[in-house]
Amino acid sequence: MDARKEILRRVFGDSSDSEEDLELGDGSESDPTHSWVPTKEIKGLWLCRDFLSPQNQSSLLTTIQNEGWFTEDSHNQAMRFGDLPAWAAELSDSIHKVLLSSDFVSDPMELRSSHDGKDNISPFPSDLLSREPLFDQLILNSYQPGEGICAHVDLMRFEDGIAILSLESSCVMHFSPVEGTSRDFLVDGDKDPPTTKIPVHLTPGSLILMSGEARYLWKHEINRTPGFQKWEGKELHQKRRISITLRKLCQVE
Ligand SMILES: O=C(O)CCC(=O)C(=O)O
Ligand SMILES: [Fe+2]
Repeated sequence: MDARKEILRRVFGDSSDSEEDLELGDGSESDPTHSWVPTKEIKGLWLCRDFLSPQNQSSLLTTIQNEGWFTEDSHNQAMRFGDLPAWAAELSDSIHKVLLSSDFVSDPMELRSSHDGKDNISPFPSDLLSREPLFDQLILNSYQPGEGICAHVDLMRFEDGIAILSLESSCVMHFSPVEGTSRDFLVDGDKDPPTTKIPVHLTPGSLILMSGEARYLWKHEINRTPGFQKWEGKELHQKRRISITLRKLCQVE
């Protein structure tokens, strides 16, 4: 078995000697196992709760562990640019395939016309889906209980279209409009702007996709200070959380 297949086997399980066998689907037909939910308040933010099965999550975690990146609690971030490790390239391919095989873009012909009005109902606009590669930058973050990330918009050196996979611990990510943008219409005269935060529950194995307004006009943050991680009225139990963010670097002219 060659090295790439061996890595795929480790990440996606024993039955995955060939790409056709990946549980994530081969992109050739509509895939009913992945359901994509748009966030009603935020255009361009989509959530797929069941992107990786529990088995695939633990295989992926083992692979990450084998990279030796988070062997100590003080190690909390790893980045790769350009050539991604084989398992990350495979994850990127899987996202691509799942998106192509979803009902939103079941006909690849639709991908060629980017301004056909269908972009609103697809988790990723067609112009992003046709770029090669879909992602070429990887960042892994490891958060101990209580640790999170401050409100930010991802740097402009990255193109539109960002994917974040969550592993190990559930969390609530909050989105707030960037001040001074057209998003301000969300804030009526009675409310203070900072209170407009949209919570999104990220469970292990879930994937979010951000594009357009969600990527440029909304900040995202994770505040894991006790008291801030509430979902449906209950404080979430915190463990270590690992996230995998995939992005595409802007081309330098
Ligand atoms: O850990 C996460 O889910 C978010 C990471 C993030 O927003 C970033 O690295 O820019
Ligand atoms: Fe971010």
